[in-house]
Amino acid sequence: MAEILAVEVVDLVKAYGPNRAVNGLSFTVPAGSVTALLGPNGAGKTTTVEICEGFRRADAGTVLVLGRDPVADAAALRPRVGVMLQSGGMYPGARAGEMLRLVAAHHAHPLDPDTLLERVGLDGTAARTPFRRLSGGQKQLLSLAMAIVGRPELVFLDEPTAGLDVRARHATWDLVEELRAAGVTVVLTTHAMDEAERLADQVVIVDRGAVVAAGTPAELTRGGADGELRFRAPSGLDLDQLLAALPDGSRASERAGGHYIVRGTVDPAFLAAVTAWCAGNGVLPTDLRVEQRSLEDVFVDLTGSELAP
Ligand SMILES: Nc1ncnc2c1ncn2[C@@H]1O[C@H](COP(=O)(O)OP(=O)(O)OP(=O)(O)O)[C@@H](O)[C@H]1O
Repeated sequence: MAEILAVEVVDLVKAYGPNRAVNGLSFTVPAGSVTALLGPNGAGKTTTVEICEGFRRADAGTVLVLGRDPVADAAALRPRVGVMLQSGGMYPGARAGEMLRLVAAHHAHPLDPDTLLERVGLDGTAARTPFRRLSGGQKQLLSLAMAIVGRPELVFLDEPTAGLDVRARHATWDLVEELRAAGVTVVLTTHAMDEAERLADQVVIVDRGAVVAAGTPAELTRGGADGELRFRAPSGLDLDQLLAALPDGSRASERAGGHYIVRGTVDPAFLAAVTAWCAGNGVLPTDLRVEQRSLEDVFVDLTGSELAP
């Protein structure tokens, strides 16, 4: 059976003057999944999401959200799609609780606003605080609550945890996991590797306006000469001889004090070959550790940039 797509973006282009912020970007989001758009600052993530939300028009390419055009079919999509903005869309003088109740009142079967406020830690005083006086983190949590109070089928979350403290971050992650468990499709943007790794079924790495890789976190970190094995042993092992016992493309080095690093496609056979070579040479490796490539390593390889903190 064909996979049902909640979002389909094909060859999307959006330029601001001479700057092609989005430059031929394509990805799909299966219904019911959590997809993370991951990329360095200025990669085009927000622009892409805002086009999907119907807030900006594409210069070229096609975007389908729940099978519809986000601009032409905006009215039909509004009750079905939740949107968490990086900023804006609020009445500065309105209280947090009032804002959420107002949004809930526009939906046919909303979640209970008071319960939701409690879930995101905005009950009590915070609920009675005018929006402009909320802290940055509280504003974000309110914006998240407003995005999901209408029980949408699809939610766009633009950097939902940027600037949040650990507790609020975990509360947000729990909510996203609950949304997924309820069958809601979630598209989020993030710089945070651990967030993408923990939440996303699919990670789309975006750089300079285009997709440079996409897949599950496991698919992205698999493959290639991409792991390392570390151990300690007496100094002066014959590493050329060790490499001769390993697949082509493997590398080995010794750091001060008999710390060895062997890089290659680290699979069970690779580990067995290293330990067999050690056994054959009367070497007992200690502190033997296998380190697989992290999503962060993949990201740095592909984009040449470190992630923003
Ligand atoms: N309204 C605008 N006018 C002009 N340039 C813009 C506008 N909005 C975004 N840009 C530019 O488009 C590029 C992509 O920006 P965008 O906000 O989509 O990136 P991003 O990946 O979301 O970045 P970040 O992670 O920093 O939020 C940047 O170079 C940005 O300066």
